[in-house]
Amino acid sequence: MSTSETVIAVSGLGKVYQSGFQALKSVDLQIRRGEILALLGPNGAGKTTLISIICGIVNPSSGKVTVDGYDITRDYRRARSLIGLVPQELTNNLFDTVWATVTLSRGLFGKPPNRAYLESLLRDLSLWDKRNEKMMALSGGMKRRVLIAKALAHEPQILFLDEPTAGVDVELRRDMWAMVRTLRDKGVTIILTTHYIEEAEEMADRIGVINRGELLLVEDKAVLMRQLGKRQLIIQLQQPLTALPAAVAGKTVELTDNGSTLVYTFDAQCEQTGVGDLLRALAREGVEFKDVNSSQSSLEEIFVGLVHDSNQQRSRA
Ligand SMILES: Nc1ncnc2c1ncn2[C@@H]1O[C@H](COP(=O)(O)OP(=O)(O)OP(=O)(O)O)[C@@H](O)[C@H]1O
Repeated sequence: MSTSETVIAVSGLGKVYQSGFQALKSVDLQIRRGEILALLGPNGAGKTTLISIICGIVNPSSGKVTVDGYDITRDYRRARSLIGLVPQELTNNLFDTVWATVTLSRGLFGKPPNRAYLESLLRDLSLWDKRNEKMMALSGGMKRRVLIAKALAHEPQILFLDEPTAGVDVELRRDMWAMVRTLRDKGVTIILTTHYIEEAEEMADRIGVINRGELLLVEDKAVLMRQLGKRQLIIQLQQPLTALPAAVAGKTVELTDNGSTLVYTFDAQCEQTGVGDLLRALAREGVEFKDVNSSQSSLEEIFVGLVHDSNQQRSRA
């Protein structure tokens, strides 16, 4: 399967809510078939608005979205039938049983009944034993599992997960990620929003960062980390220093740990990292090392840096 084929095309998408609040500003985004795309952003960035528009729950104010070629406004039914959405909030009828909830959901999308498929779905989500329980009798975690089953009941090609692991326990979180991987292996395209950067780092093929209604970037996870990641050289000293040695003045070196560690931050992309020069300069000054390690900045640091920069640019404008 080609991973570069676009399955969802978003162009110039804008949203102004009735209150006059502009939640999205001309977003362009191409989602590739079969990928896991993580949308990261702080609270109120516009992540839910973006996915709600693609899923046909919120009307766009401007721009265009197609899902597998179908326009989400003109060909609403066809576009929507390709999508499963696991929303942030519980939306089930509490008086229905688990089984009724999933069969109804499948039927709503015009799919013929398929007991075997729904049974395997409920088994995968550890819900089979609960199939005859009413929704109101389930724990919060179980209700979440039902939301996932409901989203998958019509065998969608694309699955949206809106903050799927916010407030869920470790077990459900693990199950959820296992399920996401299995679905990806079956060719399902997965878009998830999250505040948990570690999750994006672990799961996603590509990462989009949204801030204040703008998509700041979409990039392959590995490329993002390589391009924006700073590396650090951590030098533990034999003897603590009271001040930075003159030979390293003007370099991006800091003295930490009560003077017992020097940290040199450099651009991992650069051909000339300056590591050799730095170590030679220190040696010339008679500074002895106990240990030297290097580390790569985490996605979290990259993300915080990006959002910080974009907020600063805005306040200057
Ligand atoms: N129906 C609405 N009417 C007016 N403003 C809204 C409406 N829904 C969302 N907003 C505003 O739009 C902005 C984006 O909200 P959205 O829910 O898309 O953000 P988010 O990135 O998903 O945030 P979170 O991570 O907190 O879920 C917020 O400032 C929110 O208050």
